[in-house]
Amino acid sequence: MTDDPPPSPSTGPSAPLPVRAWSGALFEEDADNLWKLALEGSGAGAWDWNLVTGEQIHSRRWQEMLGYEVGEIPHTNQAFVSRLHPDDLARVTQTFTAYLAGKAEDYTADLRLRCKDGSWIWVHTRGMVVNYAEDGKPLRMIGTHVDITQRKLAEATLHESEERWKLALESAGDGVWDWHIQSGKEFLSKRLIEMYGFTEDELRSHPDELDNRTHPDDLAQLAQDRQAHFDGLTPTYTNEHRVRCKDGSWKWVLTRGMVISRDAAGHPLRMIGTHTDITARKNAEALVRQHAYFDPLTGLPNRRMLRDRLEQEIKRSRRDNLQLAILFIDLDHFKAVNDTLGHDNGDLLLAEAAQRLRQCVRESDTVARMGGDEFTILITELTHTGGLEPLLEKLLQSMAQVFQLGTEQMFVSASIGITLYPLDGTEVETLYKNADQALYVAKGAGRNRYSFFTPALQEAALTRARLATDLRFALGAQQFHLLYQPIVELATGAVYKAEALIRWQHPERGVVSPAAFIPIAETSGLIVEIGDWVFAQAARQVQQWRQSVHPQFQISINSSPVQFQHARTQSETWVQRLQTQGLPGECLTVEITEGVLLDSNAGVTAKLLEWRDAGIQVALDDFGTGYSSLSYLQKFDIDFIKIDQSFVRDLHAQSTNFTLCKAMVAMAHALGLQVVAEGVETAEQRDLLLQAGCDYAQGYWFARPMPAEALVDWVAARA
Ligand SMILES: Nc1nc2c(ncn2[C@@H]2O[C@@H]3COP(=O)(O)O[C@H]4[C@@H](O)[C@H](n5cnc6c(=O)[nH]c(N)nc65)O[C@@H]4COP(=O)(O)O[C@H]3[C@H]2O)c(=O)[nH]1
Repeated sequence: MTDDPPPSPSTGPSAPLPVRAWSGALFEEDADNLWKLALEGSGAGAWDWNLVTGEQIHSRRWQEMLGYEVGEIPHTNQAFVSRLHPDDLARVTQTFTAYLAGKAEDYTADLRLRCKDGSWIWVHTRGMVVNYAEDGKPLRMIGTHVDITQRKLAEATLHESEERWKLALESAGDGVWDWHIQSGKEFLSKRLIEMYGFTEDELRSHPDELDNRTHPDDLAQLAQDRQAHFDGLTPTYTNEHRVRCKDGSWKWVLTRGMVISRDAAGHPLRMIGTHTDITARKNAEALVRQHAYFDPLTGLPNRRMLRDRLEQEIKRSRRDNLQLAILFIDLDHFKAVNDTLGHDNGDLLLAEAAQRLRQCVRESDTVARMGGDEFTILITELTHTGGLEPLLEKLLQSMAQVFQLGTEQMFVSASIGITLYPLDGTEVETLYKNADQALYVAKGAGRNRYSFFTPALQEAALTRARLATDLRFALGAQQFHLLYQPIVELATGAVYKAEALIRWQHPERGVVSPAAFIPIAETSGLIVEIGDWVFAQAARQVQQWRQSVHPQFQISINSSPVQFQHARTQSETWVQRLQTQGLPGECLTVEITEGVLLDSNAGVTAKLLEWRDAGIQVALDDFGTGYSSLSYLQKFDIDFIKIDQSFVRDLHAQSTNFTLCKAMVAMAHALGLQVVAEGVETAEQRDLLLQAGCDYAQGYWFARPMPAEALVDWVAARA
């Protein structure tokens, strides 16, 4: 490389090659060294260097590469060194020295040489020592020069364009990675490194740096997506995953990449891609998902999420031959909590109830809130359904515990309807319907209990469905009529009140009891029309009886809570209709149930006030069976309470029922209300009620409900 004798190699290539000592002959003249000619013929430039004297012969091609005529360049190593680009000198010297020192197998270097016209060409030189002295000192080196200017230019252009697009990607906020798959190197751009809170010197150029920081839950999908692209199944590689930042937090990134070179066998060699920070989007998505799939009040899955889970569980249970239980749960009398303690306390109770339900079941089971006070539990992986009872008992007990709501204490209970997959059904809709029917039965049976779906329930539900269809035509077909049960004034035996009770003369089924069809009419909304019809009939009847039986005759009509919710049930209409008929409000009593008051809203209160102003009286039916709150009696203008039949049935002088009846009467009288007892079937019951101070009574002992014509005679016969 220099004019000084080159340093002795500490270890030279072990076996001397069979080449003569330096000949000093020009390539084209050296007939003994045919290889020189061969090299020249290959299109590469060649050199032959005497390491002892520094003489160096350059082939014709070598000289022409630099734009010289043959013979213009002196045959010295110095002629080469003086044309070497100053920026390459140190590197080439180092490579050469390393070779001679035995640290490299061969001497190769890319270097720039100055041409005759002052321009630079890139040359790839490769050489080797071909002759050593006895003491191992290198004597002669030969080598080639290949013009690689075009390749270098292309590389520079590529590098430049790579730099340009990397820069462009980075300026768009993305981090860039460049993975040289076979060498196992991955270059990470500054922006990418900083994206995760690191500085450039903190991350190595290795794929592990990112892979090791990828969230374990995301690794499998990432590997799958990457492999799909490697295998040519996808035109680009995209994947969303989480990467752990330096501070331990997780960042969601969208990575997009592409293999940009493959080997002859199609194996990927290099892949380039980006990381886009999508944490904000993912957080927004999570928030939306939370709202779409979870109930904000309790944090439980909502109806939609439950459906998804149930569909998944059905598939899994079908595959693994397992059973599922679906529990529909309703809180009993929850409305009363909202009404008496306010909605904030109602919310507290729901949240607490949700927590209690969750605590009763396994982690793998789903507790969902369907809305209001309705919850659903999905019990999975049931091996035998017989084992459900302890859980059901636990749920009921847990719900029946006192709820501490701030300073207030509240008791509610729960009703549960259960259906089983696949025993009762295999479709979501069927299972929901079954659980609903079972819940209906549990509630109907007195609440605070559970009920399993049975085919009989299905049968009953079918009958209900058929009745619902028939009911639509019943009014138009004049299939309804009213019976009247006299209400007797206990102290005097006088009769100037009667309760109107509806009957449905079904063309095939005969007389259908109101207990069977009123709930159906309520569900379908038909109760509103039916209620109006009852009102009209009763109003016409009372008008007659005020003339023929008693001038103060009064008829009680039953009303359903649904009539109060319905916009068409305008109190003015009834009041106005009475006025049109010239009837005072006092001729009617409307019997309401506690449910109306429990669900009360401004509309209910307004209607009750309207009736009071018009003189229509209000009786609270089935008193003693429900919530029986004194506050209701005070809050709303109630005229009568009707003691439920269940208290009258076992009425004896020593019975608790007698004590209760006396208490109810005393309480009602204290509030200025009158009392009607229902279901009086014996003289003893009548006497005890009289003794208790009860004002009125009705029941089979006096008379069964009867047609209007019969009532006139019945009253006349008593007189
Ligand atoms: N065991 C026994 N039962 C007696 C005795 N005295 C009367 N009853 C029955 O007890 C029920 C009293 O009516 P309710 O409690 O208002 O209960 C009524 C009421 O809630 C509802 N209902 C009847 N008519 C109408 C109506 O026009 N509209 C609405 N919304 N509901 C009605 O259907 C329920 C059942 O009516 P009904 O079958 O007519 O049954 C009536 C009546 O026939 C007795 O001494 N012993």
